[in-house]
Amino acid sequence: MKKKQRKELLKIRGSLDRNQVREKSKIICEKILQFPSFQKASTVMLYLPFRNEVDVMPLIEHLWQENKRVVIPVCEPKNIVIVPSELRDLEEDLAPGTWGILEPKADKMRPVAPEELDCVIVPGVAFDEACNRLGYGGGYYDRFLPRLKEQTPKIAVAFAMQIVPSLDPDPYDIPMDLVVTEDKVYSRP
Ligand SMILES: Nc1nc2c(c(=O)[nH]1)N(C=O)[C@@H](CNc1ccc(C(=O)N[C@@H](CCC(=O)O)C(=O)O)cc1)CN2
Ligand SMILES: Nc1ncnc2c1ncn2[C@@H]1O[C@H](COP(=O)(O)OP(=O)(O)OP(=O)(O)O)[C@@H](O)[C@H]1O
Repeated sequence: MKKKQRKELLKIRGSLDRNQVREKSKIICEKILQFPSFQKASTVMLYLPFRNEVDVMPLIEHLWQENKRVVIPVCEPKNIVIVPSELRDLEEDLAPGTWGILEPKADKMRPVAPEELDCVIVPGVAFDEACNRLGYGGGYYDRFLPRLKEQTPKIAVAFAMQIVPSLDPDPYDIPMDLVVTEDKVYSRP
């Protein structure tokens, strides 16, 4: 069920061209910059976009300009955990890792405890209007999100085409606080 939905949604998202991804991503980032929960945060976890994910690079640049800490998820496939690591320099710190997603080189790992994160921007394959999330199926975020402080906002970003009528969440699925698309912002009911 999840598998089929994932494949279908990835295909739909894959149909966007570069310009569409860039234009829609720009609108999404502009919305996020207005959120008090984002503005107040001094340590923010985002992700380095791959395939046709929402491009959040403008947010990374913005955070650095404000002297805030940018943290990215690093996968440890061996034990299916995400290690949050502070990113300081796009050129110096990174190299392609698992699945071709950029990751810090070994000597550029700067682990940050999940409790230190003030805001987390979450990627995903599909979301529903109740802010449930479908990921790539690795279970990485499902295991990571419960380690955040309860009050840390989880803000998902997606294109409008990634919103489905309903996902049937598993007991371990943690809903997002907000899902932001180029057309609309959904809040957790
Ligand atoms: N940009 C970005 N970084 C991220 C994530 C993400 O969703 N986006 N993650 C979010 O978790 C973690 C990486 N998780 C991933 C898990 C699976 C696949 C993947 O490509 N899986 C295969 C199928 C694997 C299988 O056999 O089940 C595929 O889709 O082809 C990619 C990333 C951490 N970093
Ligand atoms: N909190 C958890 N503890 C233990 N196992 C989990 C947990 N969350 C998910 N899993 C397992 O991980 C696998 C993937 O889960 P699921 O299909 O929900 O991933 P996803 O949310 O799509 O992916 P991701 O979180 O990586 O983006 C499933 O086999 C599930 O049983």
